[in-house]
Amino acid sequence: MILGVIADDFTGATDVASMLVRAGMHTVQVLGVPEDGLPQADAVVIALKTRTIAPADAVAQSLAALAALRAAGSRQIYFKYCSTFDSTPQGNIGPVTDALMAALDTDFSIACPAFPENGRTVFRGHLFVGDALLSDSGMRNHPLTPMTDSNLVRVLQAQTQQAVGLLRHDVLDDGAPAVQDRITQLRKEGVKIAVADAVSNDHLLTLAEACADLPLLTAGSGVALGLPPAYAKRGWFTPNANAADLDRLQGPAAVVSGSCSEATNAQVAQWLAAGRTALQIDPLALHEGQQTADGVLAQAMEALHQGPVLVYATAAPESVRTVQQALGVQAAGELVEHALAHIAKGLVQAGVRRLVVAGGETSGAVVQALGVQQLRIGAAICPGVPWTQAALPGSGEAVQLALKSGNFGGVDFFAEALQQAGVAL
Ligand SMILES: Nc1ncnc2c1ncn2[C@@H]1O[C@H](COP(=O)(O)OP(=O)(O)OP(=O)(O)O)[C@@H](O)[C@H]1O
Ligand SMILES: O=C(O)[C@@H](O)C(=O)CO
Repeated sequence: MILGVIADDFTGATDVASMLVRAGMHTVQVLGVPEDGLPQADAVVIALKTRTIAPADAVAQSLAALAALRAAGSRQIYFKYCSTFDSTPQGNIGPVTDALMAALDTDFSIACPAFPENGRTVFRGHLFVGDALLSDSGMRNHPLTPMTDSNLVRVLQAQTQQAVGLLRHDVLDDGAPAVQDRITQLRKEGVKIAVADAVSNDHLLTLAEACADLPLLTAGSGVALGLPPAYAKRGWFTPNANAADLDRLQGPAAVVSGSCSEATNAQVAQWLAAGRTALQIDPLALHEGQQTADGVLAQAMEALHQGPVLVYATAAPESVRTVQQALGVQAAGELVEHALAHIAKGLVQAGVRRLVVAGGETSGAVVQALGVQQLRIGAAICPGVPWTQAALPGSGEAVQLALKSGNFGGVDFFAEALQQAGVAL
């Protein structure tokens, strides 16, 4: 194994895996730390769910993942977090980085959430989402990790005792040797973690080339884009043109959506506008027993005879607020997640072999319900979202899953994903 990745959430793990596969690395994603060892691959991504849990717990889980990756011989470790640097003043980006650096006995790492293809750029240490500073983007209202400061040096410094510095864009413009010189200088100045600018894929390629020998990288998925060429240059592996190949599966297809992000709302609206079959989950009706997950599942199974069906709880912010006020934020989330996971499992039992899932929490719930342990990563549908393939427990039959982060994908994402998997619409 060349690269071992520790990802702090589920769809974020598939995002970084997709970057590696795209550049020719055979990559497998595992869900949590497997008891019976890691699979063979150029890169293994361990998907954790540590973004918003207590820092001590996030540290313990990340160190367990590190131990597994090191035992499997991984040459470099990558801590993957969100491209919007989702965290609180307590963490968990800082505490996990500190713990990984200590365990790896290294005194320097970088921090770079940039993902220019999805509009996330870092300039002079400030994170932009499209044309807006992070603090002016929708992330300022995030329920768990509101991001109200765009200065990442300041944000990260609040989470760590180690000195945080800046690796600026003009150094990146000068190429990898200049970046390495600057890192040497930063180290002399006592900087332990450098927030790295990147406003283009070229910057990411330079950064990866300059940092491919560091024991630890911390980043969004963008930096991973540059690692396979950097490893290939060092003679560590040969890019494989077939790294993204998955089987061609037959059988019905479906979409399950529990994300309420702006992007997913637009994607659901587009599916409806195209006159495609859709069934809506109403959380209040579900709570009161007027709607049941089994009832919706039966309707969905019937609809599958006509073609792909979308089952969605996706709703506009006002409607989500009403539900949350009535049921409580956590209870509402869990009610919907359980219902969607139950429906997704039922659909797969009924023969669905290509399933699109929208939302990180929703994806976690669905994959858990399916009992899937490991995902082979295939071709990207859009930046950050690949098709993946898993074996169903028991039968070992293959099923393909596309797990979409809430904010990713264009308006026609669902149809594009299904068509890419060979589904006729
Ligand atoms: N109509 C609704 N009312 C209240 N809660 C809902 C509704 N629909 C979905 N939810 C809940 O909202 C949460 C959405 O989180 P999820 O992580 O799946 O999507 P996301 O936040 O858009 O994605 P990501 O984490 O990838 O950015 C889930 O807990 C889901 O159950
Ligand atoms: O980096 C991103 O934006 C995504 O992979 C993610 O982590 C969303 O939760």
